Amino acid sequence: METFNIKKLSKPFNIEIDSIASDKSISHRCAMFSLFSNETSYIKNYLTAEDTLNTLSIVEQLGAKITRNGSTVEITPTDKLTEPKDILDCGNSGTAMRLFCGLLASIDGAFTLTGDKYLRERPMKRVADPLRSIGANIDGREKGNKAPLFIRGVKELKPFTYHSPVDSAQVKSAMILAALRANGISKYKENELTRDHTERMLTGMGAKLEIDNEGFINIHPLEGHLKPLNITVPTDPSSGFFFAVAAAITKDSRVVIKNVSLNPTRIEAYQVLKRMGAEVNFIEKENIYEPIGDIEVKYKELNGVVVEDNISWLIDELPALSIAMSVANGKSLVKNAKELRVKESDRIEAVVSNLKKCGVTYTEFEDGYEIIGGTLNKASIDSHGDHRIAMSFAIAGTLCDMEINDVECILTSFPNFKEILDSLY
Ligand SMILES: O=C(O)C1=C[C@@H](OP(=O)(O)O)[C@@H](O)[C@H](O)C1
Ligand SMILES: C=C(OP(=O)(O)O)C(=O)O
Repeated sequence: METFNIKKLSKPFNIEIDSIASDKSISHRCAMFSLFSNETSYIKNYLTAEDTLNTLSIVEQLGAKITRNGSTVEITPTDKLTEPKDILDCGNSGTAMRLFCGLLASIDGAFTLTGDKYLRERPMKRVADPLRSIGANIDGREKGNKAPLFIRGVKELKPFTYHSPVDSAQVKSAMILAALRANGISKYKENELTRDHTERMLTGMGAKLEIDNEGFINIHPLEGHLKPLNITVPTDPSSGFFFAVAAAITKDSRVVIKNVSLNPTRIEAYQVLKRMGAEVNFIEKENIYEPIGDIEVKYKELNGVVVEDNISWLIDELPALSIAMSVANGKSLVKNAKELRVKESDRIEAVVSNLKKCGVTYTEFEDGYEIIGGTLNKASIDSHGDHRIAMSFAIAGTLCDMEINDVECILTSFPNFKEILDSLY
């Protein structure tokens, strides 16, 4: 198990970063959605991290021809997806497993989806149940709730009207992918909008998706193929956020995160940092499926904050925000974030147990935590095998030294994280 020994920063930093990891959500979708075309898709800045490379391998196992040169990827689909000769390994990625369930449910063949020990403990019922109700053939451990999952593709899925009890872009995307091959118009609704890359990208490729006046997304089945993708994947705002927090907690520091997605469903954590008192500026430069530009974050003394709305817009950034909350003036509260318990780790438990080691005062709730701001002390951190926990506490180390154990998980989303962190010194 690899360990990072992070040292306290001895001086402020002022840095523009253009090498932060590419967007993970968009990269997964590029690989998968290219299968809906009959022409080659061209993708620049594909995220070359474990999660998204696994997705690319699965797409290859399904018969697509992949040419990769670093982060430039060309994907040429076959006429008909082929039944793979082996299991499909999603590694650590919930996004891959859940979206592939929807994509494969109506493909002729047998498919086994599995993953690492963390993914095999995450709930899959949320996609398996609604997919089964429209005719999909999906089973797995614990009555079909846990991977390995076994799918036997059916000829036709029924169109559906589904109001999801869980606000999840992965569930929404799985159902949209299934609906593209149903035999009529399907309708999907969520209580609060979750990240909408799937809707934006598929619409851009020519799929017919529209929102009706009751808030249902109406998904029309495909009539033939979609246009191929020609896309440069923007920087991942969730990966950039670690350095936003670093700047916000380090006196006199500034960071600019370049060419990042400014999709409103992805930048809510930056808005929270702004509400806490940091100076945050969004500079929109272009719009390719979604707004893209730079985010500048400058240190200012931080104050406590309540985070209880738009939770799905900042769910992945809550561990990093907990570091900012720990050094802010006064109390901070995170509520309505029960979903944190079913991520790569139980992120509520992982955050508070590590904050406890750092001497931070907190109260744990089923759906969040309260943190009393003060100082962070050096500790030996357990990443729980979760990339976001490892990187969040590595950022805390810039204030007080920190030992972070079991850091290999960082490779799932942000392979050059440590290199960029080292460049702040
Ligand atoms: O669709 C996606 O790309 C993602 C959706 C979110 O998960 P949920 O759908 O479980 O909320 C998020 O936490 C995950 O990192 C990526
Ligand atoms: C939750 C995450 O990803 P996934 O659900 O795809 O494993 C994440 O990257 O924080």
